[in-house]
Amino acid sequence: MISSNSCSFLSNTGVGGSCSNFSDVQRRCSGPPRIVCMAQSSRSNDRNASVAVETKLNGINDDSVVVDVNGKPTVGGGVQDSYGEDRATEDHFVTPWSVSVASGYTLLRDPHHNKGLAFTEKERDAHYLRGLLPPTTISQDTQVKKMIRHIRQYQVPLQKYMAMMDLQERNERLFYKLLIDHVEELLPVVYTPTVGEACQKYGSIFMRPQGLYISLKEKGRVLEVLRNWPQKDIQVIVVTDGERILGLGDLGCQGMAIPVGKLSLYTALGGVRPSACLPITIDVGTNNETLLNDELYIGLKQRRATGQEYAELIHEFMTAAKQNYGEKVLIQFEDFANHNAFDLLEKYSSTHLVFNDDIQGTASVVLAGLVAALKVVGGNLADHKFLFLGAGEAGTGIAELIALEISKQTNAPLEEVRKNIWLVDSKGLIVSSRKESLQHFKKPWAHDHEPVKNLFDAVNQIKPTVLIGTSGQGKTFTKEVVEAMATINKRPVIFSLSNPTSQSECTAEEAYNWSKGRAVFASGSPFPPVEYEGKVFVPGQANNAYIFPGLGLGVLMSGTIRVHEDLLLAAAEALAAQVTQENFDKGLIFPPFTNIRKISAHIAANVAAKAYELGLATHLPQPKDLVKYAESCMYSPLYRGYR
Ligand SMILES: NC(=O)C1=CN([C@@H]2O[C@H](COP(=O)(O)OP(=O)(O)OC[C@H]3O[C@@H](n4cnc5c(N)ncnc54)[C@H](OP(=O)(O)O)[C@@H]3O)[C@@H](O)[C@H]2O)C=CC1
Ligand SMILES: CC(=O)C(=O)O
Ligand SMILES: [Mg+2]
Repeated sequence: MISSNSCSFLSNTGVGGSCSNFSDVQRRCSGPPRIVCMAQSSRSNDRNASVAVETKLNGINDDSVVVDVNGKPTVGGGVQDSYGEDRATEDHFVTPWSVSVASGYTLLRDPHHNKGLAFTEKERDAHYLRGLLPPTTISQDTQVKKMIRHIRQYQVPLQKYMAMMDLQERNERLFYKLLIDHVEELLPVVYTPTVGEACQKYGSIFMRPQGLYISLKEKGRVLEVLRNWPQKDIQVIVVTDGERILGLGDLGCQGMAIPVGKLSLYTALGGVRPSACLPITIDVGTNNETLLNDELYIGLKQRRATGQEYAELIHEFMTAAKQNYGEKVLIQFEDFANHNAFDLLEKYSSTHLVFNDDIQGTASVVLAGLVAALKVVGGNLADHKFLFLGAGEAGTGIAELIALEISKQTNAPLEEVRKNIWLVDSKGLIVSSRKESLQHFKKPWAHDHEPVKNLFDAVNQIKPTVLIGTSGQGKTFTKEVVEAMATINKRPVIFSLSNPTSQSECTAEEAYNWSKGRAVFASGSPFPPVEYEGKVFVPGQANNAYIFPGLGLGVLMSGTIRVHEDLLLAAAEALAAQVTQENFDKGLIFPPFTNIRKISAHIAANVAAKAYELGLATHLPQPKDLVKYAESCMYSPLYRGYR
């Protein structure tokens, strides 16, 4: 059987390209075609027919073996239901799909396979590249050196960001090698704070689509949209609706840079292969007037859909994602506004493998930081009193995980433990007299106390040992607030978690100066080291980027089917254990990002171990050495040799 029109192929020499018929394949290949392709037809009279090109597999002498897109043979020409096609109804259209193999000019423009000047002489001959590249050949390491010099020459962070995105579009492996080798330097470029500016200006800097856009226009057709994405074997989706982008508010469709950035960290920091990652922005409109009036705005120019219309689109997406990618696709909710985030997490956590990074990932990273900080400030978690500025996703998410951990450690009921944790929102301290009017996620934190209007008064009345900023409002930890913390505590713990840098509750310099070098400080976006009275303090970065890549890897490698809160505790425990005495000596309560892949492997292993213990893991039997196993599962950005 042979497909009639065009088909793409791979020869046993790895030479590929498009051909119009089988003799063309034979002419261009020195041996029998090695891998065959399956194309799906969407002809109206034959909608569900799959056209399979059959030929011999290398080493498999069976004319009837067909290979699906994942390379798994299906004996006797049976079509694996790789795309959920059999599950789609007759009303669904299917995407005409084929595997293609690039060579020559096309190969140089294929970011997954392009190696630029690192193509060897042999590869240049075998893949029709002669003359398309200048004659010199350089190694990937030299390319990394060249690229980092190139990035460093830009003074403006957004220009560095655009240069990185350009590289990702040109040569994916080089992008990841560069990011991994220079992670401390480049994280602030591809992630917070620069990614915030990229979202704000996404309309002007947008070049090529980097993820899937699902807008209200696609309602009723979401499954089709998912099928348009070229990669089929998706394991992680990061999805946003753009309503609460960092601390920058509603950026609508331009929030796309966030899922793109988060997923590049899944790969660089957690080793999940890039082709398994899918960034998605769900566009239900925006309430941002500036964007609505901007001719360069890339999203739907309408106010946000809410209620049933919103819920239906999200539900269609959640259903289609599971249908298309299976039960074990990990869906990470990112930067939704809190009036949707908590409800979505609750609604889908029993039916899908879902995780909210802002509520759960942030909680896990902060718990890790606090556990590590105890080595500096002393005592157990239960001995401390916590005050938050900001009672939204991050604030209440962290508060809940701290309470859970203390409750487990002390066997005290959660309601009791919560009494040591206080939150301030835009209206002041959350107290019982406000309970009726509070959003549901704030209610557990409404303790008996007289109303307190501002943070300074709350600090003086509650007398916390730990102050955590999750307000999205910059400069709210004023000099008097930090001084009050330093008066109450010998070593005040102060975390300014809001992103990007402009929204940080205080800077590292302010925290160290105003506390006279006594603060144990960490921030959501990075700050440079600070010298205070001859001593250099290196501020840590309390950012969920420490957690989600390792947690995700742990979940994927163990085939875990649900994200349980104990997995968040396991991730926090593993991260805290990675802080060394040398780190503490510099004032750090998080390990540096330089070793993040090793850290992620430990987090993944601890998460997977907990998942096996809870019976949530499905990849059986459990590997003996989970750290080694995690390392062995990690994507390496090194170039592969081509036949
Ligand atoms: N470091 C990290 O890893 C992470 C950092 N973040 C950052 O945390 C910030 C908040 O995110 P998130 O919790 O999701 O946002 P939410 O919108 O869910 O919560 C914000 C909270 O801050 C309160 N708030 C706003 N203004 C003030 C003010 N002037 N004084 C006191 N409280 C105020 C709000 O009060 P009200 O409820 O009354 O409106 C609300 O309770 C963002 O900047 C985000 O970037 C988030 C996740 C991870
Ligand atoms: C870090 C992150 O997830 C946020 O600021 O929203
Ligand atoms: Mg976020």
